[in-house]
Amino acid sequence: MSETTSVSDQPTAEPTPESSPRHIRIFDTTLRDGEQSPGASMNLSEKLEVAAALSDMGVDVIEAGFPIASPGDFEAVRQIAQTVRGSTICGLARCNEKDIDRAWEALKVASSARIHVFLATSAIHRQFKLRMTTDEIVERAIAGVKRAAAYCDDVEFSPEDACRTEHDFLCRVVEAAIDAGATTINVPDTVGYATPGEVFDRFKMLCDRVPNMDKAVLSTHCHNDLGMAVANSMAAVAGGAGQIECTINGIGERAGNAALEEIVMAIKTRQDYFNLTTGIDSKRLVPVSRLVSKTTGISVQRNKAIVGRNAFAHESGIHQDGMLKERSTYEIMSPEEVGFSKTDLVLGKHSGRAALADRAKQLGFTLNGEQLQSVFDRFKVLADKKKEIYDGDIVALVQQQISGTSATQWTLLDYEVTSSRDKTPRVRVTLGHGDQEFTEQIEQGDGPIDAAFWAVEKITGIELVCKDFRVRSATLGRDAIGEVNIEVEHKGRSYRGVGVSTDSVESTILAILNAIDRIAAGQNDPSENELPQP
Ligand SMILES: CC(=O)SCCNC(=O)CCNC(=O)[C@H](O)C(C)(C)COP(=O)(O)OP(=O)(O)OC[C@H]1O[C@@H](n2cnc3c(N)ncnc32)[C@H](O)[C@@H]1OP(=O)(O)O
Ligand SMILES: CC(C)C(=O)C(=O)O
Repeated sequence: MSETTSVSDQPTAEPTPESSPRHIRIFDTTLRDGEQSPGASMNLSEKLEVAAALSDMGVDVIEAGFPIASPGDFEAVRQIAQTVRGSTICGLARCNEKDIDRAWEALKVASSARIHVFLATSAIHRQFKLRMTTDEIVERAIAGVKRAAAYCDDVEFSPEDACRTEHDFLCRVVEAAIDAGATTINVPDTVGYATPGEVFDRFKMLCDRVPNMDKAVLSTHCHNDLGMAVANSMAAVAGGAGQIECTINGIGERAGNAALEEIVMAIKTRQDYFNLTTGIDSKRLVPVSRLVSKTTGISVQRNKAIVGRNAFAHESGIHQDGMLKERSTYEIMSPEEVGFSKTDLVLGKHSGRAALADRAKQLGFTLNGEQLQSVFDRFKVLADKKKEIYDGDIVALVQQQISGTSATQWTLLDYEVTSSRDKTPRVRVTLGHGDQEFTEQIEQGDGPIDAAFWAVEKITGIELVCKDFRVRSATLGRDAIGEVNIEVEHKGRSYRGVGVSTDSVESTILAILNAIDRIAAGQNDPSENELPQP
């Protein structure tokens, strides 16, 4: 498809841009092809739960399994057929009597059932796998479709590996299958080999050349081996397909299938371009994605379109600033539309002042320009050390700012600590005071914290008696900020100090410097002998 070609420009697609959108059937095969992902097997109750969720979301057809595959698959298809209403329930069968009979046995209790019969048609599959001639394939396809049609009037036929099948032969098989009673013709790209242009051409070719094509719905079933499954599915629709087969989270054999959530949101978001609709309630996409991920044990990659954790997360300052001014600058869909609760402006090393001020405000702190700059400077230093900055980190930084904890006289420039079980700790601390730098290296003390005290005392010349020392995690995670609160005595008076860092030695040094600043400023705490409870 060219950039400027819209569905409505295609000879096979009926709607004009002004006409009402064409409805596309969503055929979900999470429980069949999706379950073919190695390690994705689901048990009966899990399958029932997923099927109910798919139906609630508005899926037109649920391929519930391959009944001949195992007694468990049979039972799952049977119980889904028995309990799920609102969607057509489909079962897969090879093109032989026992598969088709078994499929019907499971499906017959459904209020709306479909038998899906498949037989490979490409030269590679004919020669090496099935070892059948073209005539035998056509005969077998006709017999299979007829047997299925004797059971039920909704029969889908798939010429497996259709996208690598010779055009003439594909047309011949498709025409024969429709004559035999197939109501849906699915044209799978079984090995994910086709490109969007080729898929479009193939579907258009079938619409143009198969004389009875109007008697069946064309369907697409694309695999993602080259990462083109969704693009190929959309190209198939432009070429005349009325049904898309897909799976939640794109799971499926090998690299998986076209992802349902991507298809649905492409259709919804680019309605101006495609002029299509589906019956899917898009707000269910994230919950159903999570259900399938939990059930199969296959996690969703963070950057997965639509349902990935980062799909609506913005980290860089320029984007966050744009988002705060007008969300359409960087969002083509709203997170709420797909079932996320909100956009996530993730604070990290690429964030700017606008996002930081916004988050601080949400957390209840309104910072003036000077405060914001100071918090921002320390935020950037912290962000260089931590992958993600949590709300608790921001609270800690802002509180540090508000309580005047930032060292105004003595600043910590560098430190290094070596400690081991049986040896005296070694610490090197470099402090700044005005334009000057002072370094002290000592091997002294009972552990690195004690050694840090000694080093700072030596540099500043201020003797301290530590009366209380508390460390607590101010935030969550292994890389959480540790907040150190100390109470020290100097010349008979008590002073407090607070320091925060992801490194507890650094928090300690910052807390000591904070106390020393208070000593210099005469800010003792005469009335309080106890540190506040965290
Ligand atoms: C493209 C797809 O995703 S197709 C669906 C793939 N899914 C699965 O295969 C999952 C479920 N499969 C199974 O549990 C098993 O493969 C079963 C139960 C279906 C069959 O098991 P077995 O009888 O042991 O056969 P096996 O799997 O080893 O080989 C497949 C046989 O089916 C034949 N076959 C393959 N496709 C078809 C078809 N569409 N119609 C008829 N026969 C077919 C093969 O030629 C082979 O026959 P052969 O043994 O005479 O050579
Ligand atoms: C059974 C068919 C539709 C299939 O799964 C495929 O070709 O990938």
